[in-house]
Amino acid sequence: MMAVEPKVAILEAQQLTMRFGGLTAVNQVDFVLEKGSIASLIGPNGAGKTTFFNMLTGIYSPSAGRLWLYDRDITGLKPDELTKLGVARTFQNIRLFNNMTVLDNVLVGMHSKLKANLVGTLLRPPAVVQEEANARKKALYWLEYAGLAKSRTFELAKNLSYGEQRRLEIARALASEPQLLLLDEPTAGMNPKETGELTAFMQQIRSELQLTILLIEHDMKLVMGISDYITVLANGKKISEGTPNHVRQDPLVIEAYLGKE
Ligand SMILES: Nc1ncnc2c1ncn2[C@@H]1O[C@H](COP(=O)(O)OP(=O)(O)OP(=O)(O)O)[C@@H](O)[C@H]1O
Repeated sequence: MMAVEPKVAILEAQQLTMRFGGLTAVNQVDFVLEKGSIASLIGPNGAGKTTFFNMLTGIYSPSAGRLWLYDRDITGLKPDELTKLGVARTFQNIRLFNNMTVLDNVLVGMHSKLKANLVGTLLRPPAVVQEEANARKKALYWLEYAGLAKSRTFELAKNLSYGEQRRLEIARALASEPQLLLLDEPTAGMNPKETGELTAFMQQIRSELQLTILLIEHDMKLVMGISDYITVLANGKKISEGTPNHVRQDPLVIEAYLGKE
């Protein structure tokens, strides 16, 4: 008989809330993300998806509610603290250092894991030189892993195609050796071929790296095809969750997308 793996929650939100003045962008959302899953967050424009991501990654400190990474309370931690704990993300509007090389963009993303401090960086004792060499080797590894051609290593980020920039963002996130990867609209602006390749890549990294992936995505075909679990937000509230089949047929979801007749 096959052993059944017990389900483990890697991330949990309890009554998570974000207010901006009088507007409640995310309203008392309970959320559980199963370790090893690919899950999606969907909902109409302005539903609160990016705000939810911004709380998970420490960009915003929640107005109310709590966040847990395994059994550790991570509510209100800063982005670099969360990176160290294994949470990495990409952004809806690609955030690369345009005038830095491809390689340097990845190295910058790794700095929170490096031990060398400013003095060490200036005096460059052998241990620091060794650490830098290791970091560079790792960065090159992740660039290749994410499918960026070797010939692009010293190109400026701004000279990459859109699809390559998305891959560079993912390489940078992977170089921080995350357990949880949050992707905010990773296929926005991609053509169908690039979207198909990225979908396959997400499945590959989940199985090879034992990553858990949470997506915000508007491409419903992709979402329905790749997700183990989907959470639907509308006007800041969770209105539905479950398997793609469940969510697809939920009248509340259909109404939120199509509007009341
Ligand atoms: N920093 C902010 N200050 C004030 N209001 C904000 C801020 N960030 C988001 N909002 C508002 O919160 C609501 C949710 O926005 P959010 O960007 O999270 O939605 P979304 O679901 O990601 O939308 P989209 O699919 O269009 O990206 C919107 O009404 C937005 O205008």
